[in-house]
Formats: sequence, structure tokens, C-alpha cells
Amino acid sequence: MNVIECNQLTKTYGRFNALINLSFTIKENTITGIIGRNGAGKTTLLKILAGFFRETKGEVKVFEEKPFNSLLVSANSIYIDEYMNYPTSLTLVDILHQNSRFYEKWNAQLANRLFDYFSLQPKQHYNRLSKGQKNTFNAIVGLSSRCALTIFDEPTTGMDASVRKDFYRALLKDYLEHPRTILISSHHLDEIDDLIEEVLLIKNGEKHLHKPVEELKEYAIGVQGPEAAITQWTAEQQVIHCRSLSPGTSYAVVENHFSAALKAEATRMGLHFSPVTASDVCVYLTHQNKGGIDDVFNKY
Ligand SMILES: Nc1ncnc2c1ncn2[C@@H]1O[C@H](COP(=O)(O)OP(=O)(O)OP(=O)(O)O)[C@@H](O)[C@H]1O
Repeated sequence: MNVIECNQLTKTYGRFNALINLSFTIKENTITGIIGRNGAGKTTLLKILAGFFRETKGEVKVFEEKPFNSLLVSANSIYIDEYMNYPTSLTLVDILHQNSRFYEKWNAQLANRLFDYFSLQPKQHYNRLSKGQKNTFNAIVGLSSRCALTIFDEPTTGMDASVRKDFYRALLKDYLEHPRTILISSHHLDEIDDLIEEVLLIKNGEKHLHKPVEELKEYAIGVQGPEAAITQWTAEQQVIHCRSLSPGTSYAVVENHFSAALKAEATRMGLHFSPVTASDVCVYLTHQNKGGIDDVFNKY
């Protein structure tokens, strides 16, 4: 069953198109990474799915309903980001209690265990926590809600490396025992590529690709060697990235669907192949054609 169905979904802010004709579906009980650069439209999409924003055009269905103003969607989904708005008078333990009243599948035991593990103090107030502590607390709320649709928008902002690792491990362990549909937005696919099953890559408001992460790991291959040989060999290929490594030596990343004969030809030409991570593929595919940061300084 599809939990999410988007068909030609468009969202405009004034005259600006933040999302353009997005069409995709997300199956029940999967973990999907929503990947894209700053301003790509990840938060806009996730807030539409959570029912916070109304779409401008196209169709969006969550649990077969339009999410905006839907009680069904709000009772069965949770949206977690770094700007959670809790009443300042409530302590952390009060907030957990209030959440337990709202979310039918809330698991208090999990909430309490994670709360202790991450050394949060019951009487603390949310607005006095550090950025990393706030996001750790938010993550606990997101996990403990066990909502059928759980949305984490950049959940690890401000968390130190070990808390990030623990959070992703906790998420995976709880998901395996209690499968649900989870969306996680991130700029860093490398951090979550062991966790997610699918990648939805957004570039400038448009869907760039939606694939199983295992396919993305095989999507491209790196090839390195003399510049002239690289230019000749890649002429017929889909090149997604190319750079000079040193004078006379180049590195190119090409889509991984060429014949064995062509691969043998490359070896004869003195070219060497290397794997390209799914994360690097996303970086190359979403690169803006503006040269590199060095070019900014070269003008002076
Ligand atoms: N309320 C708004 N009014 C006008 N433009 C907006 C508004 N919210 C977002 N935008 C614009 O829409 C685009 C997408 O923003 P969005 O926050 O969805 O991106 P994002 O992929 O989540 O970015 P980041 O990774 O930086 O959080 C951006 O260009 C942003 O400036």
C-alpha cells in the first residue's frame, strides 16, 4: 500500500516555484531519505505531507487523504524539525506526557529509556536546552510516537557525532521491531545511506531521481587517467562530473551502463575505474554549474 502519493505537486510562494510537478509514491513501512541542497524544497515538501502547508497545484494524498487540515493525517503522522514549538511553562517530562496523550501508539517505556540514556533532566525546560540537546529531545519524541508516518527534517542538526550515531541506531532498531513509514531529510546521504531503503533526490524543486539506495550505489563509476584518453573515452558517455587531478590527468564520473567491450577499451587506453559512493553521486547530480569556490577568489 502507498502511504504517500504525489502527482504533479507544485508549491509556489508568491511567484517563486519551490516545488515543481513532483510525482512520486512512497510505500508503507519504508525509510526514505529526502536529499537535496540548501533551498531544494525538502522542508516545503515535508510540511505539505505533514498537512502544515497547502499545495498550490497537483495532487497530494497521505493515507489516501489530502493532508492539509486532515485529522486522520495529523493523528497518524509526526513532523520533527529543529524548530519544535513547546509551551515554555512545560518541563521535558510534561512535554513527553502531553505527547503520550496525543499519539495513540506512543511508547512511554522507549521514551523514558532514551531520555535517561541521553542524560536529559526531567525538570528541565525545553527552551533552556542547547541546540544539540533540543534535537536529541525532538528525536526521542519522534521515535517514541511510533507514528505510522514519521517525518524527520534534518534531525541531527547540532548533535555531536556520537549522539548522531546513537540516534540512527535507535531509529533502525525500533523500526525493525515496529515498522512504519519514515522520511528523513538530509544534505548528507553518507550519514544515512546504511539506514534508508530509498532516495528521493530533489534539485531546485524538481524530482531528480527516486531510487532504491542499492541502485544508487551502482549508478555511476569513476574513471581516471590521461586527460586526452578520458576526453576520448567519455565522449559517448553520460558524464555527471569531470575534473582535472593534476596537469595531464583527469577524473570523470560516468553513468554505469556501458558495455564490457567499452570497459576493456578503457583499460587498453590506460584508464582506471573506481567505485563512486551514493552520496557522491547525489553531490555530482545536484552540483550547480558555477565552477568551484576557488573561482570566487580567482576574480581578485
Ligand atoms: N515562506 C516562504 N516564503 C517564500 N519563499 C520560501 C518560503 N519558505 C521557503 N521558501 C523558499 O523555497 C525554497 C525551498 O525552501 P525549503 O525550506 O523547502 O528548502 P530546503 O531544501 O528544506 O532547504 P535547507 O536544506 O536549506 O533547509 C527556498 O528557495 C526558500 O527560499
